[in-house]
Amino acid sequence: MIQKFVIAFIWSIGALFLLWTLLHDGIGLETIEELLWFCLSATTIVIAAPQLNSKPLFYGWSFYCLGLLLDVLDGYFEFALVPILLLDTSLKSIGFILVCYGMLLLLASKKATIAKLNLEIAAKQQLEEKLRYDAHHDPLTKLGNRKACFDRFAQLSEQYSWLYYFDLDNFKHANDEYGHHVGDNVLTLFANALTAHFQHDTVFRLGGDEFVAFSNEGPEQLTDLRTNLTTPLKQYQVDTSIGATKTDAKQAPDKILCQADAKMYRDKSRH
Ligand SMILES: Nc1nc2c(ncn2[C@@H]2O[C@H](COP(=O)(O)OP(=O)(O)OP(=O)(O)O)[C@@H](O)[C@H]2O)c(=O)[nH]1
Repeated sequence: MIQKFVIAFIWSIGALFLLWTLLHDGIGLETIEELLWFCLSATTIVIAAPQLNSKPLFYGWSFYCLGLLLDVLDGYFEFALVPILLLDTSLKSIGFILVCYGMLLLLASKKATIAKLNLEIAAKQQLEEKLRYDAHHDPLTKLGNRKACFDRFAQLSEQYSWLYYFDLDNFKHANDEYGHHVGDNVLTLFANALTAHFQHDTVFRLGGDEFVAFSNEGPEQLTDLRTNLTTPLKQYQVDTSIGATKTDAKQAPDKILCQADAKMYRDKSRH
């Protein structure tokens, strides 16, 4: 409301000056042009003022308007008023410098805001990455977890022709006899043995002491594989049972896992 009132006031004053110009000879077109620039510039600052939260920009713009007003006035006074003559150019120049300075400050503050936003985006991306990693990995062994295994099952079944299912033997005893931390260490040692033998991204911990791995190597040398994987676990009297089954990308993961699990149980009864 106040804004509209001020704008109306500016243009009324402008209209009065224009009327004066038309009624009195001797005032040139140049003054009318200056009057127009003053009215336009003053109107713009009145409209923009509520959004301007930069003081240099506001004062610079105001000084510039004041300079324009003095420009107008010196065309209407027949005798040269020294302060007006001196001030109009100076005010316009000071206004211009202040506007430039205000713009510079504004750009600098925007730059800082953009840098801060970039940091926040990077932190958010890192957090998302960590959440994604946590959702697909076992925190103890760092292997892919059950979800990761099921997510990649079809793709790995196309790439590899065998699925191996491992379940540790006597693991509960190791836990009870040596403590949970040693049990954790046994799981980590076994996971490391698996990733040393198979490719890291084909090995998963399904949960507890159960693991799976995809491979193109057939189960002909199962005894050697068992010896290779369990050598680091011998000190804790832990062994592993193994079930191997052919992969089939067209079958549901549960079905293939069930087959491998059944073979693993057959192997467990070897003792
Ligand atoms: N230390 C440790 N123990 C675990 C973890 N997850 C499961 N367990 C334990 O692993 C044990 C698995 O028990 P069982 O499947 O009977 O183990 P087992 O003695 O090898 O018996 P079989 O599998 O029948 O040969 C349980 O006692 C669980 O509490 C783990 O992350 N860390």
